[in-house]
Amino acid sequence: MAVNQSQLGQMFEQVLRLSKVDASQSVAILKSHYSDARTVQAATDAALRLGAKVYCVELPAFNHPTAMGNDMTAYCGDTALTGNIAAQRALEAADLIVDTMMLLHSPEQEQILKTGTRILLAVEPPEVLARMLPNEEDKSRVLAAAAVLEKARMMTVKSPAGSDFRAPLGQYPTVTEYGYADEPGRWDHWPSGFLFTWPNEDQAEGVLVLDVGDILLPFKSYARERITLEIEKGFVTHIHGGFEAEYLRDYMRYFNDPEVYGISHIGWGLQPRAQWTAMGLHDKNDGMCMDARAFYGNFLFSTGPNTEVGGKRKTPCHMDIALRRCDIKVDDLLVVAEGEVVAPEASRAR
Ligand SMILES: O=c1ccc(O)c[nH]1
Ligand SMILES: [Fe+2]
Repeated sequence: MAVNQSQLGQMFEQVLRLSKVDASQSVAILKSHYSDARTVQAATDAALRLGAKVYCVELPAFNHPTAMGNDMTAYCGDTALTGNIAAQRALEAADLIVDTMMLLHSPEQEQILKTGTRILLAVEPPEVLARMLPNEEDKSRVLAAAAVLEKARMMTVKSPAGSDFRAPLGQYPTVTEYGYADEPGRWDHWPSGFLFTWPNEDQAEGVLVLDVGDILLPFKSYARERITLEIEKGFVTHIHGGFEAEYLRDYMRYFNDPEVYGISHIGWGLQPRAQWTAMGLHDKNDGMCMDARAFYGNFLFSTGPNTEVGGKRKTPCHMDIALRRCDIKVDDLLVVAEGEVVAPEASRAR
């Protein structure tokens, strides 16, 4: 379905209002040639209607010669902003940046946030934005789960397919995504609705089995056969299976960087308006498929960079992998049981 420009503008007005945009604020619209012009226009109009001082920062697109595909999460770390100090200063001057070109997983994003500037990423198609328009209930549910995760010292994941994974926690913070950037220095992503942290360096271990139907990003594929990952001392050491395991092995080996095998963010989905099925209805170039990252009750784990929390792994290869039907325990609390959110009660949506 198509979203008309007026509706997209009204949605941006709701999300920017939730992001505390008003006449006291300056809003920078960050864009490149590949930004969705409808999104740029809607964000600009909405910020103006809210009385903010609005300006645009347009950056020439950045392409690394080894990057493959158009998914903006496929090559992380270096961006169009890398090394462009003048543009970074212009962005740091804003109270809020609406990012329509994707700075995520870049050191520059962290530097900008440290100045107190807020960032809202919005690169999904308008139809996806509309289906997961954020609200304050999303925030309270995600924060309820975060209150448990930020105190935890261990995350364990088991599944009928054979996953048996343990991640000692505490070295890194918990990150929440609820769809709007309402606190100084906060980054958020519309659409979202999930939370995560990172395992203590070199301590995650066990086995993660991708079962049929589990999702691999940025491939934007549903696994059609099982893929087994062995994890030792925080790194994937073996990838077993058939063709799809071979494809994953080949893709990761291509980057010729041992750090691509490091376990990155781990967490679970809390967005009931995100659907496991949605990816099958979109082209691979339709955004980054936040449905897969946010669908209610998933176990989302990832590999590669951990710079956004001060980690030392700045590697370009970032896999986001969403598993269904897992049991996720945070210390002794079962938060997800076979893919259904069971605790804390305040995080449940149904
Ligand atoms: O919203 C996002 C998107 C991608 C990612 O890796 C994390 N969070
Ligand atoms: Fe990720």
